[in-house]
Amino acid sequence: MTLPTSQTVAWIENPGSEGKLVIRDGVSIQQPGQDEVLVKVECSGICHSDCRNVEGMGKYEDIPGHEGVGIVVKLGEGVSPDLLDKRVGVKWLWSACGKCAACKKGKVNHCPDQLNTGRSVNGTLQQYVVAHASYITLIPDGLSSEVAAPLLCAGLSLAGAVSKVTPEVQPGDFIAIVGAGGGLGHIGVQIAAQKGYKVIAIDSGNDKRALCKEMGAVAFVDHAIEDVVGSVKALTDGEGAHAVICVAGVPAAYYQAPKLVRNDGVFVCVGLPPDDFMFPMSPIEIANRGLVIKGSSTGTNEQMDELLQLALQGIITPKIEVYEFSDAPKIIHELQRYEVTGRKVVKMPA
Ligand SMILES: NC(=O)c1ccc[n+]([C@@H]2O[C@H](COP(=O)([O-])OP(=O)(O)OC[C@H]3O[C@@H](n4cnc5c(N)ncnc54)[C@H](O)[C@@H]3O)[C@@H](O)[C@H]2O)c1
Ligand SMILES: [Zn+2]
Ligand SMILES: [Zn+2]
Repeated sequence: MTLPTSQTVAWIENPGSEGKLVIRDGVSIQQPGQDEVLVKVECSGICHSDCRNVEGMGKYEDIPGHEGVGIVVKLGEGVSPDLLDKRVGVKWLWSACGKCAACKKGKVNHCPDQLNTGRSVNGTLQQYVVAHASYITLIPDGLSSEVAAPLLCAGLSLAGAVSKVTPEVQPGDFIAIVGAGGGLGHIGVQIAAQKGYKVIAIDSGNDKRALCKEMGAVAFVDHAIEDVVGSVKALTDGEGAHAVICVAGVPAAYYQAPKLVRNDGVFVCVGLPPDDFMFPMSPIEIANRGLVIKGSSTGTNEQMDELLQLALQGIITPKIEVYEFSDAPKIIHELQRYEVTGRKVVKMPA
């Protein structure tokens, strides 16, 4: 197959408070190096972390996107020929060192020397993306690319986060998910409910309420119109949830969410607030209440494979809406205003 030399991409202009995503034609296609492949992207989910790139938080590349599904069209040196023509997922974890303590335990998602798609290298909101051959994910036949896309970051991140509530919290216990109606949250509700936890979903609006209930939440609390702390306490015999997973990357959510967890419970940080925001809790309170505070970033390769199999069996069913690639800038604005229910996925131009 003869490949083109230039392509259409989504490009970040003026990253920062004036930053915006623009569709740009005629951008050159990168070539795969040693141990790398070139993937022709079919579709990509758009994650709230892509908004961080646009807003200039952290150090990012020009092209965001890290929920891409496509076909391997070219191999770099040292890559097995078996990968050619395979349908694969390109995830946030572009590569890990393979040598550190976290990597040796299989916890590649917490490798200190990892590279990230859309952060350290250009991302999946382009027609052709270069990926590391060892860190792409084979997409099982029978699972559509559009459904697989949000599993690669949103789904995997909540598979990782829900796994972090153990060993302290057990099936039958309450998990409150803050930001439950968005991309990550709604899949998290389903994963946690499938594992037997009683999920209290916290978000706002009737669409998100309906989606969280459909995903298996036992209750929904609307943070825009209800007393969140009082409602969660009332649902949990006055104690608070056994675990809280804070998915909303919003300071207001991080101020409120620790009040929802019972003493001796687990708090998992997932949502990414502005870079200068610090966890707003006194060590004295953490000590006195015996809280277990954990962090979670994406998930392991095993969790990825397990999640894809659950989706193939129809047990995990992300709610997606599919749009044209030219809609990507609009979707970024909608995410910035917290208007997206579930996940929006864009199809790349052929
Ligand atoms: N740690 C990780 O593994 C990881 C991975 C991917 C994304 N992220 C981060 O997770 C966050 C969520 O990403 P997403 O793509 O699901 O975003 P999203 O915009 O789809 O969902 C966020 C949800 O939070 C809700 N929300 C906002 N303020 C709230 C509040 N005060 N209380 C309760 N809910 C509130 C919004 O209504 C929205 O539904 C972002 O900060 C993103 O950068 C973290
Ligand atoms: Zn993401
Ligand atoms: Zn490592």
